[in-house]
Amino acid sequence: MTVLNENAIASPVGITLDRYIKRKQSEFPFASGELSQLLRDIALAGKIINREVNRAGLIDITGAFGNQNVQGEQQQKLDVVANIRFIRALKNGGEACAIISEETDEIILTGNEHGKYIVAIDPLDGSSNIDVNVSIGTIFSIYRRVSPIGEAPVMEDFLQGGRKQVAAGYILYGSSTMMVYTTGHGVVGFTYENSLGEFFLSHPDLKIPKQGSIFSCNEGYWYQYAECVRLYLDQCKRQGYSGRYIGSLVADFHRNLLKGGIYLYPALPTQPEGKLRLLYECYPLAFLVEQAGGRAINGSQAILDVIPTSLHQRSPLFIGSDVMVKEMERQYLMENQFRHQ
Ligand SMILES: O=P(O)(O)OC[C@H]1O[C@](O)(COP(=O)(O)O)[C@@H](O)[C@@H]1O
Ligand SMILES: [Mg+2]
Ligand SMILES: [Mg+2]
Repeated sequence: MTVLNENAIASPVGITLDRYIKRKQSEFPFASGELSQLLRDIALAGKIINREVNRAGLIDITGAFGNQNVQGEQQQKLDVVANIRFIRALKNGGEACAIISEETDEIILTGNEHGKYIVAIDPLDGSSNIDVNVSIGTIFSIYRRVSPIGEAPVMEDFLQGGRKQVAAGYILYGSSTMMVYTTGHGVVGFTYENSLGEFFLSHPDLKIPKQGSIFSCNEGYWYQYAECVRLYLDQCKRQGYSGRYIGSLVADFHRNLLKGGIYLYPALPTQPEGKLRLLYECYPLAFLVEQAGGRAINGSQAILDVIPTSLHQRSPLFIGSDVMVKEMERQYLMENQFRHQ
């Protein structure tokens, strides 16, 4: 008699993102179902962008778009496509009343004035890796609006500060596509099953190791780094740590989240405020890392405590394993304390 070995049947285990969100809805802030729906809309946008990323080389959406974004950076065609896809999904979804995006100067009004949520997105992170088939991602951050429902959203809706985020996460288009998010109750990760078109729970409770042995930064800037950053990196090297830098923040962050490590993008003389954007790169990843037991600072201050003053504000970022970030912080404070004496 043939015995059917259930383990030999290749099928995704676990539960779908949809079902998971439904089960957890009572834990969500305000728990009325709208945030659940918004997360599902974001997952849908992620599936669509995943499809575009996968076939980009076949349908002529690789390469430069020819415009600069608000940051003065060259937009890639796929940046523009991802931006359009994301905004469209959120407009159709109805839960977000306004969006800010790396690719658009001004606040984007969705027309859903009764929507209770505000979304900040980096539709495609890691632009320099788009054309070379290396992991890229989408980063998102969600707030509950402070302006009255039914009226036009205002700037203050976006400048609430990192601690006011109600959810944040990313979608990584890597060797597999994953959605990782937090609603303030730990961090969960879902892996996309292409043939079924569903995200399945694969990482139910992500915790970053307290200590790691990976440092991730662009060492091409070595001679521009502040002394404390060079001292810290020297220390990492003397301890035999590995240098790993993909050049896509989402992918570098994801690896360090799973394995332990530190990601550094300090201020440079050429970029005195740092390169990364506070609202849609630093805040969401800082929320995730704190929920996973790690730490994120701008040098002297927790990223989530930095007070925002403008939509596309930049910030230095040191993020990852608690012990590593604290050591970097110690060196930073020592250098800056002496400078002020
Ligand atoms: O090329 P650099 O200076 O090392 O910068 C890399 C960093 O810039 C970014 O690409 C910025 O993001 P965008 O691609 O969304 O502009 C990060 O993903 C990455 O960590
Ligand atoms: Mg980015
Ligand atoms: Mg981007």
